[in-house]
Amino acid sequence: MSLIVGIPACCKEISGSIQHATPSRYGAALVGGAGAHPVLLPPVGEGLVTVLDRLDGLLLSGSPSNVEPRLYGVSHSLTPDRHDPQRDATTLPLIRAALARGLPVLAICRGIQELNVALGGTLHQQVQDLPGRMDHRGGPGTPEQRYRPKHKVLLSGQLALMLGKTETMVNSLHEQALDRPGEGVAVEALAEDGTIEAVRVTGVPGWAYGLQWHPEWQFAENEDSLAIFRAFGEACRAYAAGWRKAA
Ligand SMILES: N[C@@H](CCC(=O)NCCCC(=O)O)C(=O)O
Repeated sequence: MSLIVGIPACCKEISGSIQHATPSRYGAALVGGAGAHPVLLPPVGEGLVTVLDRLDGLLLSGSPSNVEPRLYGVSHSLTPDRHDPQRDATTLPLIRAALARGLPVLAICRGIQELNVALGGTLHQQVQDLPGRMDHRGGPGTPEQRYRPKHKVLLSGQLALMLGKTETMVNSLHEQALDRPGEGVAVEALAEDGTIEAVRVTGVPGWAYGLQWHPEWQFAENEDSLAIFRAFGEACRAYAAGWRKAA
């Protein structure tokens, strides 16, 4: 059974023109880790929810852009030059529709932030400026340096069972983080400074996790990443078997 997983793209200017793009590593992790075929979803707005009928899963990728604070009730943005309104207008309704139908959702970095906002939660805009918090940004350097394991996270709930452990090391490339969890959002990993690092969505029919770190980065060399993408692939396969049987 061929699995199709949608990845909503970012809207960004490349070489002087507006393009729809996402880093290639997300698709590679779907192919190699989840056994699924990726399809890029152009951020064309709420109407895109219609493609969910053709998908077996949804992966929300990371991005240097930030969810606009007005979408979680905050009027002032601390990063007005780093927004992607087309992506926000597409992903938030897409997430709600996907969760409602039980489509498996894996949300990574910006993705966990979109997931939380879509469910009525809020974000910290500059987590490193909060008292007692670490600097979770990737910093300068080569990609290998920026995506190296950075700090410990304490795992709980279903995620701890999935990974077979209660703590692990993760990479970290984010200036924002979850503040108040949204409806049904259960925290399943915390950094030692209290930053939310992973969530599972409860009260929905399907498999739905958000991770603040990047399991897609060199996924084949990391046992946690392999477990996450394999579990996502199994969830997509079970979902596909169900709706195709009904079709
Ligand atoms: N912009 C958000 C989410 C950060 C994120 O998705 N980072 C991955 C890509 C970053 C990069 O490769 O430079 C935040 O900063 O919290």
